[in-house]
This record gives sequence, C-alpha cells and structure tokens, in this order.
Amino acid sequence: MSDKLLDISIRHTLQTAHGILPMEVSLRAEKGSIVAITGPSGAGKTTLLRQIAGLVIPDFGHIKFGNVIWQNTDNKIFQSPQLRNIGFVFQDYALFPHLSVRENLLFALKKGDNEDIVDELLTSVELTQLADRKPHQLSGGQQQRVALARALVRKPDLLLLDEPLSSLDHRMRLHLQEYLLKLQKYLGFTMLIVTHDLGEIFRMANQVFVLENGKISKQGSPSEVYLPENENNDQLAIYGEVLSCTIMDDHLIISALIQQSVRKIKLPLHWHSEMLPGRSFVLRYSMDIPQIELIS
Ligand SMILES: Nc1ncnc2c1ncn2[C@@H]1O[C@H](COP(=O)(O)OP(=O)(O)OP(=O)(O)O)[C@@H](O)[C@H]1O
Repeated sequence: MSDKLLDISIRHTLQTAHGILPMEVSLRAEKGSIVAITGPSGAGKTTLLRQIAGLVIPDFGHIKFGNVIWQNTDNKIFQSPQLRNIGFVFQDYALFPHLSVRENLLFALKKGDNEDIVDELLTSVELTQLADRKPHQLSGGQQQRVALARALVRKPDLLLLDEPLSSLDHRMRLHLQEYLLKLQKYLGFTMLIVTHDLGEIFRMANQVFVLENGKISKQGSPSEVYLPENENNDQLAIYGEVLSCTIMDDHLIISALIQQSVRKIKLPLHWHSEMLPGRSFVLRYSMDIPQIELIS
C-alpha cells in the first residue's frame, strides 16, 4: 500500500430530522493531497470527518492510514483519536474556555516538544498580541484562527478542517489559505477540508468530493467537477450582469449581480472593454485562468 494513503470505505445510518438517511462513502486520498469535501447542508460532511477522527464509529467499514488500520468493523479494530496523528478544526472550535490562547496551544503540544512552534504559529495566524486572552474575549474569526493554530501544533499527518475559514474576512481567508498551502508543502500532511467556497476549492484542492444525501455524487479535480467538457452543463460557468467596474492594482474589479446577489470579481486588466456596466457575461471558473478571482 502506498505510504500514508488515506483509504476510507464506510456505511453508516444518519439520523436526520426527516428520518433515517443511509450514508455510504468510499474515498481515497494520497499522502500530501488536499481534498475538498463539499455539498449541501446535512449531507454528512461533518460526520465523515468525525468518523475519520475516531469521534463517531461507522456502522460498517474501514478507515486506514497507510499501513495502520484506524477502524475496521469486521474485526472490531478501533484506534482511539489520540493515537491517530490528526489535527482538526471543527465548526465549534472546541477551545478550552479557561485557558488563554497561548495555553490552548501549549496544551496541545507533546511533552518535551520545543515550544517555539507555538510562537511561530501565533505569528502566522496574527494572534501574538492576543496570546494572553481567553477565548470568550475573542471574535469568532479570531477563535477560528486559534483553533487552526492549535490543530497544527503537533505537526499532524492528517489535517481535518470543517469550514475553517468561513468566519474570516477576505484578506485573512486568503492569507490563511496561502499559509496552509505553504505549510502543507513543507510538512507534507494530507488535508481534508469541508468548504462551500468555490474560490477556496480552486485555490487549494487537488480533488473534490461532492457529498449529497450521504453519498458521493461527483468527484475529480476542481476543473473536472465544475468545468465538465459538456458546454450545455450550466454548472461550468458563472452567469452575471456587470453593475460597476473599477481598476485597482493593475486589475479590474467588477461588481456584478450573480444569482440575485452582488458579488465582486477580480479580472485581468485587458478585460476592461468587455465588462461594461449593464452587460451580461458568462465566466468560466478555471485553474487555467488564475487571474480570475471571485472576491466576495
Ligand atoms: N453520529 C451521528 N450518527 C447519526 N447521524 C448523525 C450523527 N451526527 C449527525 N447526524 C445526522 O446526520 C445528518 C448529517 O449531519 P452532518 O453534520 O454530517 O452534515 P453536514 O453535511 O456536515 O451539514 P452542514 O453543512 O450543515 O454542517 C444530520 O441530519 C445529523 O443530524
């Protein structure tokens, strides 16, 4: 088996507000890959991450990480969450309320490990000034950054992130996406990230799994999932109408009406003659055109 391949094949019964929903997921992620898990609310995304972390036991199936079996219901193998070298950030952040920011990070450190990593992480998530504050003295976005830093303290083999950047403003989201990408390259961990943000998926993920009603409905690279060859598939494009257009830092910033909401898009400057107020447009969202960015 390949080194540290994450190999999951599970079945589980989800207890939803509308009754029972069978969940059935098979997923493989190579070491060092970044996998986005997306899909509608209630599809089972958080449950899947909790199963991988060992916090929910699936009814049937296995979860393997390289040669180590974390879970196998056939022969009742179960490795506790503490033994899986996983960092996770869940939606509730789960910070210790009585500990300061720094103490929350120190608590996650292995005995005997160098404490320098705590200061490095605090700097990276721009929280050095707030290191002595308690979680309740922080904003939601700041708590999210503490949770992210804490998840990285032990240099995990696998990082599980449940909408980890959702409470952050655009600048901080981009900053942390870049930081995570850099850190991932350096440390080589595998990352599973639950996100609804198309920009985040294209910027970060090698693979996307779309989970709907407990099952994977689509999978592939971001381009394969969102930009299929079929021209008639309306998922491949963003339709909109230009409201206004300004030039900023050698880019065109378009305010546009997209699916009944006002969004901002950053485009290469040479598009200025096309994107005039009042015009409709179809934008292909693609890794091949990295200058195109959906800002908000
Ligand atoms: N341990 C569990 N066992 C069975 N069912 C569960 C369990 N945990 C959650 N559920 C139910 O499974 C469904 C899916 O929940 P889950 O939180 O995994 O969805 P999600 O895709 O992450 O949604 P969201 O995007 O809103 O966070 C919900 O109806 C939930 O009540």
